[in-house]
Amino acid sequence: MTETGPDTADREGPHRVRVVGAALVDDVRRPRRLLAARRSAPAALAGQWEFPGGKVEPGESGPDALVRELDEELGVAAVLHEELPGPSPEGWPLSGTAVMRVWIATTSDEPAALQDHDELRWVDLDDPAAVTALPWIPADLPIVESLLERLAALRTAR
Ligand SMILES: Nc1nc2c([nH]c(=O)n2[C@H]2C[C@H](O)[C@@H](COP(=O)(O)OP(=O)(O)OP(=O)(O)O)O2)c(=O)[nH]1
Repeated sequence: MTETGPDTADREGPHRVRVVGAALVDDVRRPRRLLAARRSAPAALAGQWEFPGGKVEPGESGPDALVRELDEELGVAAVLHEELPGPSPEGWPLSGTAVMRVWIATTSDEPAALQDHDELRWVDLDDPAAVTALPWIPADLPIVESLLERLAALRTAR
């Protein structure tokens, strides 16, 4: 494949893989805990922590994809609140060719590690250093930092 071939266009053009992730919190008005999920697969990502979610399917909106993924992966009916704005309208760059949009979300159901994860952990937002110290997928770290700031603002806003 040459540099101007279709593979390059797929990487750089509008065909980037669209991923959606949820910052599930216990209470959107006064968030105290955030759900982190540890990946069980593929091998390259196993053991790393992430926001539950996944790829947007063709013809699907980001919010619809996220609600579907949270049902499949965690068995919860989620409510999406505000989006955590990324550096571009497509969201946050991930490694390789993917870009992720992230929404702050809540659920009244109890999440279970049904698919893709081997551990779920409600991390305490009173200890942000412990949250960032988790071995997140490296691309998620700027997202976690921004999220912690936004959640701290929500806690003091009302
Ligand atoms: N869900 C999720 N994926 C992330 C995060 N950070 C990050 O780099 N990724 C990457 C990992 C994967 O390469 C990709 C998401 O793919 P996925 O495997 O979760 O998607 P999916 O559930 O739709 O799975 P599949 O149908 O492709 O098997 O984005 C994150 O915080 N959450």
